[in-house]
Amino acid sequence: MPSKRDPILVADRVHRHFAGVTAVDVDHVEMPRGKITALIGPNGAGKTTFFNLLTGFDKPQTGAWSFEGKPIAGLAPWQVARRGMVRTFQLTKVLGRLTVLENMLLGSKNQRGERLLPFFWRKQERSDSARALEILERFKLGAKAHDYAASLSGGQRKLLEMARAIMNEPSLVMLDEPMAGVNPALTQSLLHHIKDLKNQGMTVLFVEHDMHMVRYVADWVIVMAEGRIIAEGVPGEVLSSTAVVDAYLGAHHDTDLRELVREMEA
Ligand SMILES: Nc1ncnc2c1ncn2[C@@H]1O[C@H](COP(=O)(O)OP(=O)(O)OP(=O)(O)O)[C@@H](O)[C@H]1O
Repeated sequence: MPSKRDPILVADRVHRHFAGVTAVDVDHVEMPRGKITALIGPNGAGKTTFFNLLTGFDKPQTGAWSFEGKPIAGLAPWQVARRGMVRTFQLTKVLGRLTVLENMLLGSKNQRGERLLPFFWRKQERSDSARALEILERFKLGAKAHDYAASLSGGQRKLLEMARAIMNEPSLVMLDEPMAGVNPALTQSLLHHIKDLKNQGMTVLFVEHDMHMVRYVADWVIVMAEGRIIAEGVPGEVLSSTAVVDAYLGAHHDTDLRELVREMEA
């Protein structure tokens, strides 16, 4: 796979199997800095497992990877997050019994108040709250700051998770199926926020099945099938490549890829 000029993340020989099933078998991959990269592939291709491995939520049998030039394999998820690489989940991990604002504050790296003197702690808390409210406004969730997160719609929870992910000013944001379960009314807003992350200087890596969204928002596409990376490139080329279409259709995946290719050819 091609080298990038200044990749933010580089992974080598990452292998994860579960009881004889190979989930991830990535020989080498580099994530371009400052771009929006889509990680696509049929169901069971290993995308979520790869996310879990890179962010410390799972451990591979072999593999090494570095973020911002420093090795991070073996670090716990919170250590990975503290270095500036954060992720969201396919099923959101928003806590329904906490308010929207409290959920935001959980995403703050300053959640070590007990180690600080009360005065500094309160000051810190105030500045965290101010930042959280400012981000919530941006995500149009400001009016909901004091509501329980359980009262949010599925799409609003996705927005909240994304908002929480950027509390610590990460340099890489990894989104696992940001569009899944989001009603059409919120789709545009989510797309806008993803593009906005890039405009603010962050690198974005996202897993997505909606190929229209991939084509619309991604600068670069990486394709996984059966644990391996089988193609990468700009969306227009990758999405119409025979190998990619075959990987999807061969997996009998219910995809809109064929329709998209037809549209692109028209
Ligand atoms: N904890 C686990 N135990 C056993 N097998 C697993 C586990 N996690 C993943 N797998 C298997 O690893 C393979 C890759 O799964 P993974 O969920 O990473 O794929 P995916 O590309 O994210 O799929 P989807 O698009 O459907 O979310 C699948 O065969 C899956 O059944």
